[in-house]
Amino acid sequence: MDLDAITKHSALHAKPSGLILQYGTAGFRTKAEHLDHVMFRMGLLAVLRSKQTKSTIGVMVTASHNPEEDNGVKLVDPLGEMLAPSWEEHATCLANAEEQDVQRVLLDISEKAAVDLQQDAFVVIGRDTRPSSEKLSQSVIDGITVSGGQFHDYGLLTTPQLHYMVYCRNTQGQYGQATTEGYYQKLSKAFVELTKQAFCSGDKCLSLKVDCANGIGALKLREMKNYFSEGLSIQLFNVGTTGKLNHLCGADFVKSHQKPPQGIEMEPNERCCSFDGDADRIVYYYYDADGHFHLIDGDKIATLISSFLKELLLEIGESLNIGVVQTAYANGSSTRYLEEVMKVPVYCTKTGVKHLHHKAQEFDIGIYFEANGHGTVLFSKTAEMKIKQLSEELEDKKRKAAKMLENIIDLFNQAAGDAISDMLVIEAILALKGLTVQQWDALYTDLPNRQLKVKVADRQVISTTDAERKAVTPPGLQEAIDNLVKKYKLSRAFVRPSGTEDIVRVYAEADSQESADSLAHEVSVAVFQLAGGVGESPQPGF
Ligand SMILES: CC(=O)N[C@H]1[C@@H](OP(=O)(O)O)O[C@H](CO)[C@@H](O)[C@@H]1O
Ligand SMILES: [Mg+2]
Repeated sequence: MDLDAITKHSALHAKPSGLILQYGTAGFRTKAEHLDHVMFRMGLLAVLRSKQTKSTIGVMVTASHNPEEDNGVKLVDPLGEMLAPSWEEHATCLANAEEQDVQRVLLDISEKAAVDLQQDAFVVIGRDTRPSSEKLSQSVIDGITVSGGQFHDYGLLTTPQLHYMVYCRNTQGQYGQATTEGYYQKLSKAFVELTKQAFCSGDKCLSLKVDCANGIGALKLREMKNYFSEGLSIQLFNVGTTGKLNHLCGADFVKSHQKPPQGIEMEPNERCCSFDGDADRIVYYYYDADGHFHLIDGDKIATLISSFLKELLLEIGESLNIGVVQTAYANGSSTRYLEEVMKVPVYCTKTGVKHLHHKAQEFDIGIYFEANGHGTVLFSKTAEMKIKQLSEELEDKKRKAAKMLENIIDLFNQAAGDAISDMLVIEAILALKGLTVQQWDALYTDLPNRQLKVKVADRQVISTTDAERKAVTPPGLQEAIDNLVKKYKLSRAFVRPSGTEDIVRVYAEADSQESADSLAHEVSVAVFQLAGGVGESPQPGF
């Protein structure tokens, strides 16, 4: 490493004085104008991580569902996973180092993490459609080149596509070709194979309306559409030509407001879905004949997928162990349905996909989804091999089921939750099972729920345990929540400091929307009073 050159370039990417940032749940995120130095430094860090793991590392420039003016960056580890926790700390140290300390911090990290500085480094880069993303990704490239690393810039990509590229490159193409072409081909081939039976049995073509959040999903889905000559007809909305990224549209807007996005024309009972700004989340929804809006979130997606996979396993007579991983935000009805009706074991982890992903790796088939629509399914090597073997050995209906499983393995992006891949899986399952969106929705009824945000002086005064379902500090808060919950039927509530925003999140569910709203409000007031609320005390009504 040419430390003098690094110091020289570092000065060209000056850190705004006093700015402290934390590598959080989804990397660094803040206003785009404050991120140039972070990008440059993450280029430097990606080179060190690549040298240390002797693998290709990914850098994605995106702020997902956040406003267009924001941006962010995260590193992708060798198997397409989120950056290891110890390196998150290194990232935070490097991002916050004063100009003159950058050299020292780099050497410190190299020493602590036993990085062989003679090793080659290779980094791949992707970015979303934000106006600031191109310039910021150039700063990442500056960091990579000045520290002697090699790179490939994929340019515009969805976040899960970048995870996929990293995974492919580090498994010598075994997982697929590390190009967008390779990604489209792998997924569309699996989809066409999987749905062949549904369509040749006389069913018509699937048709779906997609709200692309005015983001990268629109570009990539449009490219991918060419790979389906028949079978799936997709109409794209909010493609970014006029609207602003994530503004009044996209998966996060639909989930948190529980209403349809602007800019989409919906007929009653028509199946629609929304991606978020970097296309790693998806939610479905429809209007019923009475004009009521129905949201089908990540919990219902996990349920549909679990029931399909369980049926196929039953058909082939193989007892691979399935586990469903959720967070505390999963609707209580979904957990009950999975455990009691479907008899599938359910596990709860902390918020943030890295926690769910990690837990899901413990099973032959690990299905994980956050309620907001971020998730995928992981298949162990043993499961993949068994299924492949059975698809060759078995006959007739059993063979067909094993073949379906083989194709569904290929259709999932096992590197990361992926709106495009999940959408294709869902469309295939609905076609194969002959289910309408209403029938899917009717699997169980969500408990009414409400999420609120409370502003406090220091959100870290709240610490939690039991996968964030219980507050340990400040004293008295959990007791207050317990007492409030007792006042309502079928109720549950919890609070936790957000990992991506400077707020405390409050979640409540109960037997009616009125009760859920009122419980959420009362818990917000308790947080405000006991955890140092700032500004005006929370007001009832939404
Ligand atoms: C309640 C909720 O939806 N939280 C989101 C949000 O995390 P917070 O730590 O709650 O701010 O952003 C994360 C990153 O995108 C996502 O993984 C998570 O599910
Ligand atoms: Mg996202």
